[in-house]
Amino acid sequence: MTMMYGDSASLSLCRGLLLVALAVLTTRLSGIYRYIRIWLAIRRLPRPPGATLTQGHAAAYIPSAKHKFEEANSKSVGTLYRYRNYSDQIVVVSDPTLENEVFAAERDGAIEKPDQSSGFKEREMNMFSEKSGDPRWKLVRKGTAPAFAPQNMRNYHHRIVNTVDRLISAIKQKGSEVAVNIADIAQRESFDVIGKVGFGRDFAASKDIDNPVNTFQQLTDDLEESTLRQINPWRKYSLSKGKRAMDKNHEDVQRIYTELVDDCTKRPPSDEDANSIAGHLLRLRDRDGKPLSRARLIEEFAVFFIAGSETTGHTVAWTLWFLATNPAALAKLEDELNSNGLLKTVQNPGPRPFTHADIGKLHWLDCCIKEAMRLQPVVANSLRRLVVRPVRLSNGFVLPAGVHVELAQYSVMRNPAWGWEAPNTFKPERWENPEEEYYLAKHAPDLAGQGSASSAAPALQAGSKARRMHPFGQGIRNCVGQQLAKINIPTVIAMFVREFHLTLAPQMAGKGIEELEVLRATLQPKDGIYMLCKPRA
Ligand code: HEM
Repeated sequence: MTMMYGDSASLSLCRGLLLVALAVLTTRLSGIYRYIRIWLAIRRLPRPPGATLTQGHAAAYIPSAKHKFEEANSKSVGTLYRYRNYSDQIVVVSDPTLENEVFAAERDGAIEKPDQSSGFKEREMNMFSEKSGDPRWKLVRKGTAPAFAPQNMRNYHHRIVNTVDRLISAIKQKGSEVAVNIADIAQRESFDVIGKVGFGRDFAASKDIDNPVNTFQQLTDDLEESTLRQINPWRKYSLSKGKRAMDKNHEDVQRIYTELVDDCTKRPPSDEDANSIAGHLLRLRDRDGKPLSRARLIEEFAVFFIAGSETTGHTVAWTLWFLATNPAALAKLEDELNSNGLLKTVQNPGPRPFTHADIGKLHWLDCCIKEAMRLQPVVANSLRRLVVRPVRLSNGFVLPAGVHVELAQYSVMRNPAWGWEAPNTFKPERWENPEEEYYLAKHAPDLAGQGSASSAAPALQAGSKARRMHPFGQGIRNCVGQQLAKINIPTVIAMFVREFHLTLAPQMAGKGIEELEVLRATLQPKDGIYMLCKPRA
């Protein structure tokens, strides 16, 4: 009897193990089948050298300079090429016409956001990570867009001015002989602006500019760690001290967001803040009348905070660096401010306050910011997408379902193939011509010999225009917060230049942009940008 029980128990165990083994095998086989199917479809595309069996091309580039790897490939390998990151097969698109078609296919649902793990414990999705087909993405996108409406931006503009004024006072207190890290200053400003304009809260990062313990630094480190884990999926298992510190930082960051959400829920935004990002997020209701869950709110708060501050702050820093290293452009900006009564001079020691209406008047400033965003787009990491239905491009190539696509905007905005004159030179005057935004498509659609299984991306005809300048992305997933960035960036720069003679500090002498930059979650200054800020009058 005992033997019989033993036999049947072993038999059940064997059956169980067999079933598990079969399940694992089936998953593996379907993964292998998908890998081969995609490889067969894209194998004719050129690819860069340097791949290894296990890591693919992840071994061939430094993550902190990946934009340069892509830029070099787009010139030497092709403007449509493939590469492999571990087991991900990726097609890189750096032709504005084809990019345009991919964005159009995204609108039609053939291209989606990929599943991107944060690299930390799995958590809720947010507006940035959610698929466009998901009703919650539509709910949040549509529901928060009014927070960035022009009228609303006008109403909140004085909060930006107040933040910059506070920062200027803090810089003046340091004295004109002390080198100021304007990259750090700019981050503090944009962080406080998101706090004040988006959530009705003042984190006062721009008040105590010497305080090294900054909430924004913790958020930035957390984002960077998440990016590193997306590139290297094994990193989350590391036992290194640095990685453990980042796990701890992540817990702290989650606590900060959780406290902010709970605080905003307990003390709902005042009437004045009803149209803030938080105001809109808290009022959202789905079709069943349900509000966003607490976990979802935490994710949404986090994405707005980080997407809004990182990007804007680094754009300000790069623009100021370009101005300080291009005296003629800076002098022209000073003239523009002066002719609008906005520059502090001996003759005009108390210029009128900077207002929202001034933004539209400062055309040269706009050209300088655009040019800085072309050369140093903070979102320099290619935009990643997943093809869910085959997409036929107008050059005849079919993107197969399952392949990842990367839209390499850094490469597009610097490649002479797309008609940029002196693409690596800071030339704000190019933006005097509004047509500079576009590339005139040369090739007509060539659909010959393509299978009927694919759906054609709405193709551009030869002679039609494709956007080649898109630092805020394109299509349905473009930057929802760009209007805030477009009023914040010119306000900080105009107010700084009106107040200070800005010159590079001696320790910056001779350093070129490639020495200064690092690609983390965004393209940012590596060790700061130091300037001497001498009050004008
Ligand atoms: C210089 C400033 C900024 C730049 C260059 C920038 C750039 C971008 C880009 C390129 C995308 C598209 C990413 C993709 O297609 O995968 C994006 C999306 C997004 N941005 Fe910005 N951004 C800036 C400022 C802001 C601000 C101020 C906010 C909010 C306060 C914001 C919030 C977002 C959000 C929530 C998304 C996701 C939109 C969606 O997927 O529907 N950004 N941004």
